[in-house]
Amino acid sequence: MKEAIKVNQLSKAYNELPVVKNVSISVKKGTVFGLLGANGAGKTTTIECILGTKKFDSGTVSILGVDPQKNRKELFEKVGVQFQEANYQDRITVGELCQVTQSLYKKTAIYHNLLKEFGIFDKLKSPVSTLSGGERQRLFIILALIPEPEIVFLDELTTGLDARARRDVWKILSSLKTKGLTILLTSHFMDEVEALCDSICILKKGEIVFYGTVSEAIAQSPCEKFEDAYLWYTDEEDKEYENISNNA
Ligand SMILES: Nc1ncnc2c1ncn2[C@@H]1O[C@H](COP(=O)(O)OP(=O)(O)OP(=O)(O)O)[C@@H](O)[C@H]1O
Repeated sequence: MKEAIKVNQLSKAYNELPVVKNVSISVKKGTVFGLLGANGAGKTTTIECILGTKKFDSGTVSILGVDPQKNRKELFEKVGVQFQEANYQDRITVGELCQVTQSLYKKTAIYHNLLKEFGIFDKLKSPVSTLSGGERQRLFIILALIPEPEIVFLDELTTGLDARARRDVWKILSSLKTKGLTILLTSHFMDEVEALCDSICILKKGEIVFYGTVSEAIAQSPCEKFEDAYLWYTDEEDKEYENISNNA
């Protein structure tokens, strides 16, 4: 199986403070890769460096065999990105925003179908600014999928979605994966990671503390459940105990 994303020894500092340290990852085509870690662990910075939207200090990155900083145009049609905050006109409607996005690409998905699949077709004529947080989140996933990308980057995939919507998103992504889509996602929900990810990497203060599959993460920890193992790797559990005892 070929590699869709290859990152080698990536490092990045802000004002000389390192936030991504020698991160190496490899994502095979048609698989789902989860980049995990606590708030501030360096996930978004890593994604921005991979996409070439942020300069990094050292290391190499290739997406579909090319350097994203040098071949931005070539990758534009093949890579979808879910933005947390998108810039759009105040009064623009859902349908108009989808249309504008569609006009940027040569080959596109039928956005009416995506809006239906994601359960927000009834919002077609609503201004984006009136959508609820979860509806907007779904719209941003749709915008990332409009170019029918080969790879999609989804940062905080289902943050703000209710339980039903989360399950629906998982189902849609799983079916896109079977059609060959490669997905790199970040998530704070370990049930989601278990349901979707073929492999994962856990970052702690910018460093990889675990790399492998969910089952390997459990096996290499003293825990039985993945969420406990994740907390064990990131030491969040210790902090939680500290807080509980401090509050006692
Ligand atoms: N532009 C910036 N200038 C300075 N420091 C920054 C900048 N952007 C991010 N940081 C810092 O870099 C670290 C990593 O941030 P990043 O956003 O990559 O983390 P994250 O893992 O995506 O977190 P979260 O789960 O909260 O989204 C944090 O300590 C953050 O405060």
